Amino acid sequence: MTVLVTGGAGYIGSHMVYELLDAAEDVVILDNLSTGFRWAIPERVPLYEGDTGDLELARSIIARHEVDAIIHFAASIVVPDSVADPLGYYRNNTANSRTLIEAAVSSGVKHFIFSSTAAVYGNPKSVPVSENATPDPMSPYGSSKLMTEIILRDTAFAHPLKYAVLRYFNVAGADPQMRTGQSTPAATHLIKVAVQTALGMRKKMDVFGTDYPTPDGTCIRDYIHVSDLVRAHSDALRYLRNGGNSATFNCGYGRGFSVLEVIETVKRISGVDFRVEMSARRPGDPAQIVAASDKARDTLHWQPRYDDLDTIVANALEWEQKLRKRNA
Ligand SMILES: NC(=O)c1ccc[n+]([C@@H]2O[C@H](COP(=O)([O-])OP(=O)(O)OC[C@H]3O[C@@H](n4cnc5c(N)ncnc54)[C@H](O)[C@@H]3O)[C@@H](O)[C@H]2O)c1
Ligand SMILES: O=c1ccn([C@@H]2O[C@H](COP(=O)(O)OP(=O)(O)O[C@H]3O[C@H](CO)[C@@H](O)[C@H](O)[C@H]3O)[C@@H](O)[C@H]2O)c(=O)[nH]1
Repeated sequence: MTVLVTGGAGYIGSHMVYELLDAAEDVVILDNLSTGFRWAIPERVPLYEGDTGDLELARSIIARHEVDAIIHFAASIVVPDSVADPLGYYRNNTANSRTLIEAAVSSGVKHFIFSSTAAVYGNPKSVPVSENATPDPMSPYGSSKLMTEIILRDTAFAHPLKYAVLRYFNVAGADPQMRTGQSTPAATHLIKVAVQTALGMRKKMDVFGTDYPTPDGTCIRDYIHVSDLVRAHSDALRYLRNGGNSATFNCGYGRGFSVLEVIETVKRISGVDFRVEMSARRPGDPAQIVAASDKARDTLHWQPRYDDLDTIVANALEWEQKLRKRNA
């Protein structure tokens, strides 16, 4: 039994590869290296440099490695880019996922885990938001992921494929053993940007919007440590292999932090009082989004180990320092 990880050379996918290797699973990776890195994964893991939209390639990997489960991370992930290039996002996130699902079904793969996103909820009417809330994405990125969720649901109804859809909230931090981390140079994520500013890699950073209906006026998000996130995938894999039914799970801790709280934490942990400017709202940002996470805890027996913003920031900071030395 081998697990095929698409997007395994990317930020979250590379953490998944290490998590699977730590559990003595056989792993194979399909990644086109558009945003991922060969060096992010150990050399002993087979990497097929190719596209999830290549049906024959996916089929041949599945056959050659006797793949029983696919964990599908490969995607385009920048929300504003999806607004500028919706067709590109629907191709990569929806059409290519459809092809991969076809490869899975036609090759007899029984288990499929899909990286979805809290962006499918849009601006939720109430928080914490549960999996039963009606999805209402605010961007082509969110819509492209929701469409794949629907393709999976309908396919699993017609074929012997069981899936787990995992809707990630705000993923941050790095492997506590520092084997991998978030390495995309132009990342836009808050914790990465704040850490880079603390390290002097940016002169200053902006707070996008201070007039939201939240206690300090800045947006609230549920930040989940990447190692806890990939552990939820292992739990989902075990659940599916044990005969669990197809289901959708939020992946967040159920606790929100404002942008200002995150920045204060980065300043405290780094010991650097870097420059922060109050700026206009960034289009498309929901004011507040926090996960109801009971379903993953109850059904998958998911037990987070790093539910602590200080730890997330400390790991992100340590990784950024390591990355800077590596790229120097
Ligand atoms: N980072 C977050 O906060 C976050 C939040 C919610 C959901 N997600 C989802 O998690 C998944 C992984 O995100 P990430 O942050 O690791 O991004 P990433 O850009 O670091 O990783 C994506 C990987 O997929 C590869 N890839 C992209 N398109 C491909 C294709 N067509 N064929 C083969 N490989 C392809 C890239 O080269 C890269 O290695 C994505 O599906 C994303 O939508 C991420
Ligand atoms: O320099 C910055 C960067 C971000 N923010 C704010 O920080 C918050 C978090 O932003 P960011 O880290 O970019 O994450 P989100 O926009 O919440 O989106 C992330 O989390 C979503 C799930 O909630 C995923 O779907 C997306 O892929 C992922 O980028 C938002 O209010 C931003 O406006 C700033 O104020 N300044």
